[in-house]
Amino acid sequence: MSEPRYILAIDQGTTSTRSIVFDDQARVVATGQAEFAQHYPEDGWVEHDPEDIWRDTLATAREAIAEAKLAATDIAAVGITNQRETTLLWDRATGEPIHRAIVWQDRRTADHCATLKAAGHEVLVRERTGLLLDPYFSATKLSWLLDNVPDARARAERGELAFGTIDCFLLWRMTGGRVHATDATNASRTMLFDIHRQQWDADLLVLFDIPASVLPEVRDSSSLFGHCVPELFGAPIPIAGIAGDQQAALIGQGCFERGSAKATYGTGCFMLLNTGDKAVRSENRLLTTTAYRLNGKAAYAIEGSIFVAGAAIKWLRDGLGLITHASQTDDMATRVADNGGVYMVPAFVGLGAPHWDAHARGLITGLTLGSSAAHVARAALESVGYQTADLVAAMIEDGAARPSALRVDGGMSANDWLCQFLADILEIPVERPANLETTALGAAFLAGMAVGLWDGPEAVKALTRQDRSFTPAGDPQRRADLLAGWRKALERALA
Ligand SMILES: Nc1ncnc2c1ncn2[C@@H]1O[C@H](COP(=O)(O)OP(=O)(O)O)[C@@H](O)[C@H]1O
Ligand SMILES: O=P(O)(O)OC[C@H](O)CO
Repeated sequence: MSEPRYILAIDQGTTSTRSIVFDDQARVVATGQAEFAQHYPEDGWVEHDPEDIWRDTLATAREAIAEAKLAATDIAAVGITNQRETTLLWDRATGEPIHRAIVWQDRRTADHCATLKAAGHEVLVRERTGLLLDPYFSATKLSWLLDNVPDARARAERGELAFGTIDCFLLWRMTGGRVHATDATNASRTMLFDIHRQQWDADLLVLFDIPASVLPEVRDSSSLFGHCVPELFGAPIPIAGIAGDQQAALIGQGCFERGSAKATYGTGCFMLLNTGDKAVRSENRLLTTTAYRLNGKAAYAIEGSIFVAGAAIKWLRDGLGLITHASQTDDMATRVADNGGVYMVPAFVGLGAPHWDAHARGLITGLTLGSSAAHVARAALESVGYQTADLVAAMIEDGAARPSALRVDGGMSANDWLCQFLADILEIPVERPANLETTALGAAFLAGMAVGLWDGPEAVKALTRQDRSFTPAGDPQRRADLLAGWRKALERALA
């Protein structure tokens, strides 16, 4: 029998679950996808039903294997990538979660965070975890579960409960409750993990009142985590790669060198810049995080997020009725010679990094009777470029190396005009891969490296293919003028 040469990647995201089978040349062979329900039990609360997630994981994985016309024995390994920070607590004996998952977007612990911040604890959190003391991360969500689900704390103290992010829960279920582990990238987003020493932090466990008994073991992102119980797919396929979705995209884009960077443009944008073995500390409220951990060695990244990227284009369509399809913005932006002095600051939900202004609100400035729908569309696309430029400037100010190129992915990266504008405004080449499924590909790379399908980072990097590279053009004065115009508009939007 020949060696299995395919990898199954599971990408469990915030709104959908995808399973993709890749061949040994990193080509997509088959895909299964399912969207699942979002629960908003109260204002600012967001929950997922873990049984939906488990059901869709199995169904999409089986669908992808069947569509690829493969047997489980053809799959060399499974890789898992996931929405990060989302928090679960389950019963070790039954595998039943004691509550729905609290999603990363959930703000119910804002007061808890504010209290800890007021007491001066943010310094410790920043130093150990590289994060901000914010409800975004798992720690206060976990302590909420312990304090609000009847009996939870007592049961946790007795060692009956297990905590995990989505990767960890899926691993537990796939191994039939045999393995309680996560990888270093996911652990880095819990606000309980010391990213420098790469271990759970005793002081933070005290600060957030978390019993150590609930914690999973933390392993390298590319390593043998366990085997699927054979009943799931028909063979005990090894689970050999795990990473949070933004880190997985970094890996899927082949960003293994210091100074390499990726930005994913979907609803919002997550940008990660690889800083190598140096954990760069941000003075601009960017996040420092583990990019991946291979052979016991952690690589770090500095991360910035923009809340509104593609959502601005969606608003042109659904809010203004200016377009019927997002891709029309490409032609509209091309049609006008310049932005005609029109700027959009898409602060619909405040502004993220590096401005961090929750009360900022959106605006369009510079309108004249000569302004057209095309100018507004162009201003929306340009705003994504300016926000990215602000992130890159903050990263460099923090001492990170200037990115050698920006690798883009996500739905919005299909827009050629935007990619060229990004190259011009950042003054760095923008590269778009042929396969935009970089997140799943990153999980596949991690799994494939662990089982010897691929030799290591150099080998997987050689498998990434570019669709197009956008070279910076345009004159420096024009760029300076555009950035000055953006800054003026930005100042008006800040609260
Ligand atoms: N050609 C395009 N030009 C501009 N924006 C686009 C284009 N195609 C998609 N988008 C935007 O990208 C977003 C969808 O990207 P996707 O990666 O699927 O997002 P998410 O994973 O966050 O749901 C939408 O907000 C849409 O408006
Ligand atoms: O599931 P996504 O793609 O929205 O990503 C969510 C991020 O991991 C949150 O930190």
